[in-house]
Amino acid sequence: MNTLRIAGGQVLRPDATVEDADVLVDRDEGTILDIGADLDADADETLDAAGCLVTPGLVNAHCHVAMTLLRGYADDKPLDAWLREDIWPAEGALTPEDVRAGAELGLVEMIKSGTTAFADMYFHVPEIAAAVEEAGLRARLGHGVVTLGKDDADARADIDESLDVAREFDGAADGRIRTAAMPHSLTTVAEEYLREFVADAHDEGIPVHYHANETTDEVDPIVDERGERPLAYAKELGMLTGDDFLAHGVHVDDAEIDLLADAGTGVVHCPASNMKLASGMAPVQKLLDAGVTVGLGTDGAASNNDLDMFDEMRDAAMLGKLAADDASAVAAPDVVRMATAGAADLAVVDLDAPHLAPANDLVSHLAYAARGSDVRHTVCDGRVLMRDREVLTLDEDAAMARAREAIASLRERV
Ligand SMILES: CSC[C@H]1O[C@@H](n2cnc3c(O)ncnc32)[C@H](O)[C@@H]1O
Ligand SMILES: [Zn+2]
Repeated sequence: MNTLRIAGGQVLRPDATVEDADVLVDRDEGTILDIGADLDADADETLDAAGCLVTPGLVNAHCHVAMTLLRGYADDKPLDAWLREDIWPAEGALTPEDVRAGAELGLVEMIKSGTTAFADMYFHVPEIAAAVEEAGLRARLGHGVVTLGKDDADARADIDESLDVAREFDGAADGRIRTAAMPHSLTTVAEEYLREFVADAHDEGIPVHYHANETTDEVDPIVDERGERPLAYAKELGMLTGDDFLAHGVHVDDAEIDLLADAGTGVVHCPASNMKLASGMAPVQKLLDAGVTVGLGTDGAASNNDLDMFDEMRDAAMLGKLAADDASAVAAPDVVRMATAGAADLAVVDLDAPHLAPANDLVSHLAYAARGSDVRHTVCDGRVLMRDREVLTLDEDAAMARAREAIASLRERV
């Protein structure tokens, strides 16, 4: 058997307890064989974890990874103006090569900050899949559909592309890539298309991921035109099932929270994006209390402006308390669970830093004090993606250079 030993550190258990232990990984299967004292000194490869905390890899459950190219391109505007005035015109000029460059830069950033799995909605998905294959992470990828402003033929072509991408790439990269059908939102895809798109996806067992209830500007027109809340509309369209997951869920009322809990639909909370675009404060503690599965996402780097899930944990805890007007809401173990639940991989966090001393409570440190740059090693599917802060699967300098070139050329075109 081909094994990897992570030796001499402390290990965060799923029940949020911490113990001194080694971790032994089957490199072929990508599974954890054992956690305990003094494991197999003859392992094929050893990572030193002395003074470190071994945690599950972080899961970024809503992202647009290639938007690293647009980091700092347009800031300090609300969602609608930001998308229409700046982001969509720029995205209209992005080539497949640009998206590949942005994706590689984002993947380097993720690996460096301990993220091992992410969900992504964008276009030119084959380029993103190729970058994920090379980088070694896990991803759930989808082509985002917008029908607003398109004629019928173009709208249908966009939907067909989303379904084709979901079929073609599911199981790619040795099973590390899974897919979803991704209508952009309940307002940017017209009802007639949503109804068919979602039914076709579900008929083939493809889950659906979309933005919902992000801003009042998005919620109010649905309520005005239909006389019902957005998630009641989503339920009618068949978009609230246990396999589906939506991003944001900022402006949800109690009845909508019950709909989510009853359906088992997941919500990806994106606190940094919600604060930056002034979208609002999601009622995360209420969602948790109702039994809704809540994950964490960065959204794109243009509305965040980084892909650091440690930032996201801290933001989620802080904003969750403010939203609930309760300092005990969205506590450290809650955000660590949101960022790591279901993770199959590992991040090794170096605790030897002034901002992490003294080690009173390591779960608290993960949620409130650690930074992406504290990650020393990243392991996904049994493979070491970063060792001693050196990314092994992608060329970090080349990724930065390509992204700089891509944005310089884009600026000339737009
Ligand atoms: C059609 S591909 C995905 C699409 O989503 C845009 N986007 C980025 N961030 C957000 C957000 O917070 N809400 C809604 N849409 C967003 C991205 O720029 C792409 O155009
Ligand atoms: Zn988004």
